[in-house]
Amino acid sequence: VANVVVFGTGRVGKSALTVRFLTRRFIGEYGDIESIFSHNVIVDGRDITFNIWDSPETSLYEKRVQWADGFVLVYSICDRASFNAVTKLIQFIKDNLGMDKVPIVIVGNKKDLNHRRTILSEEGRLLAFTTACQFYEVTAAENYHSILMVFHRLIDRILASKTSIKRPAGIKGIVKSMSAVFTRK
Ligand SMILES: Nc1nc2c(ncn2[C@@H]2O[C@H](COP(=O)(O)OP(=O)(O)OP(=O)(O)O)[C@@H](O)[C@H]2O)c(=O)[nH]1
Repeated sequence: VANVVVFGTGRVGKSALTVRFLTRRFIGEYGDIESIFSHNVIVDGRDITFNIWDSPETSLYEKRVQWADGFVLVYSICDRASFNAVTKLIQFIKDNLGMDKVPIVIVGNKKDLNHRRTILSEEGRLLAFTTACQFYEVTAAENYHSILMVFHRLIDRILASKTSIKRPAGIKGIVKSMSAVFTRK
């Protein structure tokens, strides 16, 4: 099972992206729905259940960060504020999860609106490079394949991070696992 949170400011195409992945379809308007979707895919012969939490930007940030195994952070290539928000989100996630290797894919959406572009591809790529995240530019409105790539890349990272958890834990990790033991019912 992989829990995935899709974050981003309003109207960048979070729902479009999620629905595209789940159904292969594009639906123009979705409204402000708060939803968790479940979806099964086979990756490298393994049956993976994706739980995807897609919701309006402001709600339950901390709760969702704790719940997630990985993140899709979406901005619109025509919206500078949405890009700045992704930068802040990365910091927020890393502050909260207290580790470097959080599986995160940064997605610049609305690539079809290239004539209105205000964020260069290079800026997205540089952000990803400096924060050790993955990066894609996509058009949720048109392209299923690239959206599939986003989620597959994320699942690869999640599976890799889950199998490497047994590394020597460091003091933070030890405190965490001890408190997990003591709070278990
Ligand atoms: N041109 C273009 N429009 C898109 C694309 N993806 C989404 N849109 C449009 O952008 C608007 C917002 O899409 P949503 O998927 O509702 O965005 P959201 O991020 O879930 O929005 P909130 O629910 O408000 O947070 C809609 O009018 C979509 O039709 C895209 O790839 N290209």
